[in-house]
Amino acid sequence: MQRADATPLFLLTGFLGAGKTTLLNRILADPRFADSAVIINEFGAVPVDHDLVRHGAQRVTITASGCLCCTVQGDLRGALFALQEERAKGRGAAFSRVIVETTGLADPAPVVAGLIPGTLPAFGLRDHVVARRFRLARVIAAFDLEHGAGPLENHFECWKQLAFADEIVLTKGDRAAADPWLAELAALNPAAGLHVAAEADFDLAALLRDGAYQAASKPEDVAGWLALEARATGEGGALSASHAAPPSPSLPGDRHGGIVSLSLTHDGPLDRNGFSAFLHVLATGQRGEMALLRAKGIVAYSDAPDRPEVVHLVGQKLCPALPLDRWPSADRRSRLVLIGRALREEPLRKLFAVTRR
Ligand SMILES: Nc1nc2c(ncn2[C@@H]2O[C@H](COP(=O)(O)OP(=O)(O)OP(=O)(O)O)[C@@H](O)[C@H]2O)c(=O)[nH]1
Repeated sequence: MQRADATPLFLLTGFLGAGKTTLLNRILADPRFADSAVIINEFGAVPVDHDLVRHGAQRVTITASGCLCCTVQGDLRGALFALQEERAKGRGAAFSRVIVETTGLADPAPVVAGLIPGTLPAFGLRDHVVARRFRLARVIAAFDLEHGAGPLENHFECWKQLAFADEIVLTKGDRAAADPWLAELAALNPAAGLHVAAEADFDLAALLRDGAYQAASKPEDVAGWLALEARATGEGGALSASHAAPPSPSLPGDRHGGIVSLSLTHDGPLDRNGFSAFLHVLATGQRGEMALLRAKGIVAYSDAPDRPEVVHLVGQKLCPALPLDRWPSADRRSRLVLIGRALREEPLRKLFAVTRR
């Protein structure tokens, strides 16, 4: 039985590069939401997302463990339990809400199912404590106005993320108009609130209103997807638990259609021109089966080894690099995570090697 004072949990989802971390940083920079604990789902052999979140009194990172939707029984409940344990012992900063950022490929169904009481069973004391102490309040989905058409046409996860949402935040309104999308998103999920992040009246408080997630108000498919998760778990976890602990940074093919991640690292700085050429090849050199969906990383160049830059590729579009005035953590490796289909590891590693100095 859930406690009346259960801590509200906000699930922040949205397709690869849609602007989840940017939105999260905006939330955490707002003093009204400083008392937030954050769980970031990261996959890939090297941590990157962790260093891209720049504020927050408290933070928990799930690293290198695969996508949240594939490991929800373990990782999310485990992370929430750890938060609760720390709180019970009076350790760490106090928090009155939890924000969970999923990967861009996360299927929201198992994640939501794992957080709604009575949908997936508790598998022990840990799950029981989590179910009593945390309450799924709202699902917030970021939708990229600039690149939205591709994900919507090609990736079912994108549809599902939007269908489960209570609030849809239309991002990159400074680069593309929202109007052409409003009717389509309203048809997809009529009950969701639509917010354009670039507009002056956009208020984060509207996203983070307390509440209790109501699957019944969502498009009819949502109930079916949740029922499927419950059935699969009851039948031995065929969907959720079959790849509960992915042994490699590759995402499980059955949920993610063969999309994999590839991590590239170098202990020292890179050659600026060489790396720029490498990014150009990534953005333009998609051949045959290979399709790069996302790249992100932190790299330093030999002409400024102490001032790294954050680099992003969304689809085939290179975003402006964000210079940092120092390394965000003790990890000073130049590192890049690539996410895509049929990534050709050996040629990519060889090409990356050319960027080293
Ligand atoms: N121009 C513009 N760029 C944005 C906006 N929101 C995000 N971006 C850029 O889009 C890129 C991806 O943004 P992120 O916030 O990292 O996206 P994400 O959804 O967390 O990406 P994943 O790592 O795939 O989960 C970055 O270069 C951001 O600076 C926006 O509103 N306007």
